[in-house]
Amino acid sequence: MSSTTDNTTTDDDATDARPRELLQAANVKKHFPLNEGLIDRLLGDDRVVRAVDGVDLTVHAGETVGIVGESGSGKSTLGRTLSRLYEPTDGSVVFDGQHIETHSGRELRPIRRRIQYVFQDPMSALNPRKTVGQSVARPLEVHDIASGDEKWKRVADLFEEVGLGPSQLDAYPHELSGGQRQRVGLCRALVTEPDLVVFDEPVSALDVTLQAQILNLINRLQREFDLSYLLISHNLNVVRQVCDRIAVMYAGEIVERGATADIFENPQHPYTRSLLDAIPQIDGDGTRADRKGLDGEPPSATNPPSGCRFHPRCPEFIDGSCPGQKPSLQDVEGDAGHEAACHWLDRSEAERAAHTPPSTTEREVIRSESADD
Ligand SMILES: Nc1ncnc2c1ncn2[C@@H]1O[C@H](COP(=O)(O)OP(=O)(O)OP(=O)(O)O)[C@@H](O)[C@H]1O
Repeated sequence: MSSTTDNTTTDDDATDARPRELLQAANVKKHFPLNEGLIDRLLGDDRVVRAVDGVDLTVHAGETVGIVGESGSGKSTLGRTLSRLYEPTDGSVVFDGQHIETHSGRELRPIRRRIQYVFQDPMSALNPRKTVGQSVARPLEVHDIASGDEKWKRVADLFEEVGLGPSQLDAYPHELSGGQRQRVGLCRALVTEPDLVVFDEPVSALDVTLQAQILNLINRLQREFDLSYLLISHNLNVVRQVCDRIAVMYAGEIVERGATADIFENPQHPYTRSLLDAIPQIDGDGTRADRKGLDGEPPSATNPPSGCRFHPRCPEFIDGSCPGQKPSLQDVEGDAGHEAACHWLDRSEAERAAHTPPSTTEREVIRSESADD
């Protein structure tokens, strides 16, 4: 976690001490055609998968922002769109003061160097027929950064930095363990001296001991190389360890965001609370305690529920407003920079106390009605 970042800094809080905004996304959407076949197009099937559907997000210089949410909530698509591996369908992406949402070809080259994406499976970014040293060195040639001895010196220094030995420069990806490959993935991302690194589930394929080692390494590298991070994970324990701020995604939208401590200690959105309730806990006797997960399945990304997209699964469902109106992100009183999109934020204490949450059967009915829409 960045030692220089003020966790309480908000997007609206303009002070001189405020860190520089490195990346700003406004109303970013990424929709995929549901069917790309010629016949579907001829039949006029123009339905889309709303993978990311109107996201605003800022990453300040030196901070780590976490994106969490269930599988299919749009985390990876958001990360790829903000790093311009995907072109957004709509919205703006400003990187270091420059609009990059419509950049292509030559214009994107310097951006590719400055924003790096680390995939969950580092093998996917490594050529199985090249040694890992060659794969890490390649971006130095592509971006005309270094060649010859200088190139190999940079690669060897980075290997040492992440705890890999010189002999591993000549190894092929399949000869390395999962942890070593993830370290090579880090070298490949850092070799171009980027400003922003997007990590997509960086440790989910590793066992718990290795996870801790890689997360410590990621933290140390951030301080040493003055990096900003966007970290995508479905594992809240991981984001808690490394992130300054967290954005919670549900069905392509951000439903809550704030400083890490505020999200964990004062969650406002029922979805966030359900995610936190589902974190596996270790009991006093060392056994794993079963936690309550979320009811129901994530909604269709093609035809998301009306109003609040979480309403069919929400334990706090309020008839009328939840399916009827989309809640917008609003400030959570008392927590700087903490926002949530939930109709409950508009309700008084008395209304909250008088509310009877829907029963399990009623929630099943709400879900089936929403699926029929
Ligand atoms: N290239 C694509 N074409 C069509 N649909 C896609 C594509 N990529 C993602 N999607 C869909 O977009 C939605 C969001 O997917 P995404 O992978 O971004 O979610 P995620 O939160 O990262 O999930 P996971 O944790 O499982 O990776 C899903 O419904 C997914 O099926």
